[in-house]
Amino acid sequence: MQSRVTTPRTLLAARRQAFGPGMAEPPPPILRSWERCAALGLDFGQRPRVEPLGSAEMRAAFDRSEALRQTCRPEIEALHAEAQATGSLVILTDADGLILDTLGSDAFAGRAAQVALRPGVPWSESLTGTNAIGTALVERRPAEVRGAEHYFEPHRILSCAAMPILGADGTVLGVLDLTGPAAIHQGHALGLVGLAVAAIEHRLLDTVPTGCEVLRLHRDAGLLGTPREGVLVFEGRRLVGANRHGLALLGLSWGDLGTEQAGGHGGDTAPGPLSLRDATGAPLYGRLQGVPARRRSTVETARQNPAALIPEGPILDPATEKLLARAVRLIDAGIPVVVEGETGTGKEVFARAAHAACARAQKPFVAVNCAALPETLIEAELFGYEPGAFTGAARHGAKGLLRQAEGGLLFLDEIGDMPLSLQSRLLRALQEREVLPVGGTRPIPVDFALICATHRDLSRMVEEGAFRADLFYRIAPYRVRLAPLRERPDRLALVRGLWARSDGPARGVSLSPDCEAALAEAEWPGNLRQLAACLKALAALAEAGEVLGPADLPEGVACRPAPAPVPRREEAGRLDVLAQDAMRAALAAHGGNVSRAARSLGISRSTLYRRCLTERAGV
Ligand SMILES: Nc1ncnc2c1ncn2[C@@H]1O[C@H](COP(=O)(O)OP(=O)(O)OP(=O)(O)O)[C@@H](O)[C@H]1O
Repeated sequence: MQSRVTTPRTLLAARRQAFGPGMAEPPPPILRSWERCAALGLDFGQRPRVEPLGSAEMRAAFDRSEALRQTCRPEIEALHAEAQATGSLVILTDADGLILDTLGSDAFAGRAAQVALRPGVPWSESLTGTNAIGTALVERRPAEVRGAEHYFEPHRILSCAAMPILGADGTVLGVLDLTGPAAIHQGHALGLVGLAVAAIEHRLLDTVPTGCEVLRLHRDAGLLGTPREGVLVFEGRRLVGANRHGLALLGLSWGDLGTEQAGGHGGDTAPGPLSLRDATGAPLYGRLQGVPARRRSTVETARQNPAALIPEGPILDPATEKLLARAVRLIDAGIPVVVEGETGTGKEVFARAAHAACARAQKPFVAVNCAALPETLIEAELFGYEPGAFTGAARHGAKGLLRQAEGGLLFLDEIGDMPLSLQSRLLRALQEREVLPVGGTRPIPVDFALICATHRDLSRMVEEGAFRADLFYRIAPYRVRLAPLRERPDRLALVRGLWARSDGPARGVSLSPDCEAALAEAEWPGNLRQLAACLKALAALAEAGEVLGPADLPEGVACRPAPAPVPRREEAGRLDVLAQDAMRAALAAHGGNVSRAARSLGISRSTLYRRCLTERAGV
């Protein structure tokens, strides 16, 4: 083939001739791509020679990519609305750029098909020239290719934004792309695709191989648990998986996978538990998840291990034990239970304990987080769907979570977040004890016990019309309230109990009594989850045999001022001893942070140093 391209300059000149001299010089990634295409001898004036796959090959490619398609479905559905509004298409390809699915504007799909932008056609750079999908694959990074930046002339009608989807080991699994007409400026396309890919990659790290631990990190504690958190997977001390945010936060690259990293997070920054710092030295918040990592955001079936969250069983005070025993009797009698409490108070742990103790213990425990399912998908996820019920549906249909819980216990977490439109369907399913899959005509009988959980005040929601009264009365004949940590009188016992379950004791690491007290007194807005995660991290980051004191506690743990210790009898009344005790207590309560302790006492840092720290150092 005679190439009409020798260098990117030739192509730019040709494009300027066609589109006017005002055409700006393309950004470096496009020039690099043009260079590669030219080196391959592709002729930019011709139609690219791409052959769509035959139906058997296509079926095989679909089967190979079924897991990827399922994983990406929620984000593709969510982008679908955007694609329709902007007259564009959401495109998923496999790791070779073969288009698997397109979803979006029918009108644009027709135009796109004229340039072979449709399922079954490979859009790799070597075949199809510069284009966002192929170029993102070659560069392993997000790519945007607009209009005349495409290598082949016919593609100039397109404006594309694409990002590779990376697995936990850094391998490319596929590409997500948003493509629209070049004439319409798709300003947010790459941003939207980036958010969707971050969510997909984050979800891929929900399921962690047995024997691994997961460290979740962010500079902002409030963003832990979101797709923007950094995730690092360790097998012992070896880093075996990550997402891009996790690597970026610690200044690592995919090449660091397989190397030992523990103790090296953030380089050799200040030692001490949770003194995690990012590559720039900024402090990081983190939480360490045990083995296997828990899948919080969507659905979890714990058929083999009903007590998966707490392998040793939950720590329950006598009052909660009684509540649990009552809940089990109700469940065995076919009566639903609602568990209320702030985040992290152990609602799911309670539900799992109830399942483990009830007559259905050998049958599935299916947990559904109603708040984490996109509204567009929740109906199909819960009730299942028939084959071909909607665009993007799995070929064989889906059973739905209600039916997956058959014989066992369905745990509907964050039931207060269930859209009103679905509440009536759920009520019907509970009353009739049968479900009608989306697109189906024949109801299917179901049998499961039900526990719902919420951090909201359901009765107030009913008064305000935000929750259906009839569903409320159906699901909440018995309500259990789990107290937040700050209200629990057994905080110290909880600290000890949770510490005993960490790796600390096995490695000879212990907590000093002051440290235990500071932990019990600290504020834990994330309740037991936050306390348990903090203890695990303390244990993981301490040296073997270390005794941890209040100064080893993370800065992020905001402490309530600990009550000043009662002065010894012979010293009572001596004002300076009382003052020193108060200073020590404040220091302990603020994890050794002098500025904060001084501020809480209303004295200067220098006074605190002089009166307390110099004495501590033996000066
Ligand atoms: N009784 C308990 N014993 C030991 N650990 C507990 C207990 N309750 C909670 N935890 C710890 O707290 C974590 C969070 O518990 P759980 O997921 O049940 O909270 P939740 O109230 O359902 O939270 P959310 O409202 O955010 O879903 C558990 O993974 C466990 O580490």
